[in-house]
Amino acid sequence: MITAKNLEVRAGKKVLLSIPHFELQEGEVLGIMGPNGAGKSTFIKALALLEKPSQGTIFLKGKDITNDLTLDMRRRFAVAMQQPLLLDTTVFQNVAVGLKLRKLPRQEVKQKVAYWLEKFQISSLAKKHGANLSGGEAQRVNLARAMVLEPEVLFLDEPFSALDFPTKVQLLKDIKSIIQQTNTTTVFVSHDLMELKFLADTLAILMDGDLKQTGPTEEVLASPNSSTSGFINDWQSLLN
Ligand SMILES: Nc1ncnc2c1ncn2[C@@H]1O[C@H](COP(=O)(O)OP(=O)(O)OP(=O)(O)O)[C@@H](O)[C@H]1O
Repeated sequence: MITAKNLEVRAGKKVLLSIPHFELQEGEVLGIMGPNGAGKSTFIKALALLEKPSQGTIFLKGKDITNDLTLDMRRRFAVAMQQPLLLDTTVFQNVAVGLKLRKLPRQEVKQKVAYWLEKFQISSLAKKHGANLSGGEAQRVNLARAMVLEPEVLFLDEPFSALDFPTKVQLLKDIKSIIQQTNTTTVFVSHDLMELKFLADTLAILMDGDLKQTGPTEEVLASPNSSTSGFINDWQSLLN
């Protein structure tokens, strides 16, 4: 689905990201884990075309999209961050806004929004104001707003990290089932190995701006390499 070659992102002289090769398969759910400041958010922003790389090429289904900053291209991706940043309006309007910008007929907007509110079990909140939601409700609205656009790739940057445990567990189960049902290719950044084990088919360990190990989640966790073993074993020691 996405291939990146010699991807480099700099801020001035500082290299934030330097990834020689990256591939994401269609339908894959990739988890990205790594220490603070490793470049995870920078990587997601570069792949989602929200941050222009200083070097390298990004391909979507074989087509070079590195410099394609058109709305049409950006609309093929959806990004949900840790902080939902909802608009100052109702839940319904928050989920509808992207469809309205795409000038979909009113009836279609209504149907699609109703469908996704139902999927995320927030239909009863439709008329509630975005500012009056709990953290878990707001994140459900955020995810519904992303999924209503039927993205080809969904990027999730720590969407569950601010939620309490029961809220997180329920939302993880719901998003997993939605991703599976829709076969949505997903890149998911998290600091939480439990979340990653539950959601991600494949795991990439990003450290110092580079992918140090990538593979099926259970394999990476069972056989960390010399670069990742310290980081992974620290995590495993807490869970075992
Ligand atoms: N615009 C910028 N200018 C300069 N440095 C930046 C910029 N954006 C990010 N950085 C630096 O780049 C590095 C990677 O940041 P990034 O936010 O991608 O890391 P991260 O792995 O997502 O971190 P965290 O786990 O803390 O969210 C950090 O050292 C950060 O301070």
